[in-house]
Amino acid sequence: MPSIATLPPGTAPFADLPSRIDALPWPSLALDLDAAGWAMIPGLLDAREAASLAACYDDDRLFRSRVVMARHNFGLGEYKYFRYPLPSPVQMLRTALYARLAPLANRWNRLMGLPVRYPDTHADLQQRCNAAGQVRPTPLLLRYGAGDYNCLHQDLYGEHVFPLQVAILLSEPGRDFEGGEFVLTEQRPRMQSRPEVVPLRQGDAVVFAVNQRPVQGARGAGHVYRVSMRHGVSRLRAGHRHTLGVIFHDAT
Ligand SMILES: O=C(O)CCC(=O)C(=O)O
Ligand SMILES: [Fe+2]
Repeated sequence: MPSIATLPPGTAPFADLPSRIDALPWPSLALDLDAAGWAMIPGLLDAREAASLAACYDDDRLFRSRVVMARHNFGLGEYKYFRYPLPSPVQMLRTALYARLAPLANRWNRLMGLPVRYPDTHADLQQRCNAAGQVRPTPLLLRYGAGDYNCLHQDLYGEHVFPLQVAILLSEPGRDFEGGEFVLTEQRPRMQSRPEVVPLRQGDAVVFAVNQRPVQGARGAGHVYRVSMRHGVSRLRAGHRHTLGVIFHDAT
């Protein structure tokens, strides 16, 4: 993967994003996802790209709706869903990441004994969503201030669910905000939930299971069970934090 530091000066932000995504170490990301249900992609965006996406939050022409989390008991803070057509960096991220994650999603479904298989391209997934009335875009920007948090949840928006999603931290912990950690919990059958914190920095992405993931049982090969995952954000103690959420299925 060409590191950001080696790009020629003046390279336009996001210009080589699809090739950067293709060059990621996908086999090792798949191993992380299999082992833990999440994988981190350090430095998917550089600081300039992350900051420019965060700055989009105030441009209401880019969004179809705004959600104030407290009104729904989702937490404190707010987010906005992009409208179609998505800004090109968001569209590139969605398309290029999907192409790499679809084979993994299909493998997970095979392991879990689930019959659904996902098409190779995001355009085809979108067609499937549209046919079921899921026509509204789900990629979103989130904004948190001091005291804000995001309750543990799952981003399910209809019958069709692509089982992996991506979140990219657009702000820098320690500089822009304190607290506000990305948290995942895993609910194993007949066991209490296990929490994990993903130590994201600005521009880092986390790929994670939307609802369920396969876990190899201890009792012999072949026995796979499903664990249920949720994600959220711990309370910010200071500052401001922005995130880009890339969800692949659309909403009713
Ligand atoms: O702000 C975060 O890190 C969490 C965002 C989130 O819930 C999502 O992208 O679905
Ligand atoms: Fe979410």
